[in-house]
Amino acid sequence: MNIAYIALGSNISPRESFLKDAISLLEEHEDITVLKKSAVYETAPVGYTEQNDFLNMAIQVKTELSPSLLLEYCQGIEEELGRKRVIKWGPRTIDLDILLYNQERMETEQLTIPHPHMHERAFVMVPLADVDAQAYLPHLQQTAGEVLGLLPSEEVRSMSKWGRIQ
Ligand SMILES: Nc1ncnc2c1ncn2[C@@H]1O[C@H](COP(=O)(O)OP(=O)(O)OP(=O)(O)O)[C@@H](O)[C@H]1O
Ligand SMILES: Nc1nc2c(c(=O)[nH]1)N=C(CO)CN2
Repeated sequence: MNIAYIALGSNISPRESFLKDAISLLEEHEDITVLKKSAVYETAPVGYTEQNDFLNMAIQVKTELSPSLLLEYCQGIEEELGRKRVIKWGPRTIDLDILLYNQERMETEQLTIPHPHMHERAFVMVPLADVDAQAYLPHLQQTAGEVLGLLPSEEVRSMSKWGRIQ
């Protein structure tokens, strides 16, 4: 049994449905169980800023899939939900990023775990700490709660709680 954390983001309408549908598709896989879901947050776009606000959340899953099979399944969901890669960091129906997989560290051409940018992004760290403040980032030797505490407070305060997905 493996524990992984996945970040979800959407900024193309209907954002909430894309999050819901992605979670349903994850739950459909017999080797994935969604254990916990964070609240959903509305967040200003980071990076490429000329785009709509995102809904972001994070989930904790239990899985029998390897990291690469989990990534493949997540990419299949992105495809099924109509994600088009047009602009780097641009608008998307759904984005699924694997943040953590057990305490493992790996780097291949397709997959870096822990996710290389996670600790810099309030839109990732706030939902992750909500799901599990004790989640451990092995590359930083800190918990999600500790890493969140190091992010600029204006950025963290700008995240507004939008609701929950049942
Ligand atoms: N931990 C990871 N989770 C998801 N994808 C990853 C991860 N590590 C590497 N990748 C690779 O990143 C590639 C680009 O992913 P994607 O298009 O979702 O990037 P992005 O969401 O626009 O940017 P970012 O990676 O900065 O969040 C994917 O094809 C995948 O192979
Ligand atoms: N607020 C917010 N900004 C982003 C997001 C995201 O999910 N939320 N994803 C990006 C590329 O992964 C780039 N910028």
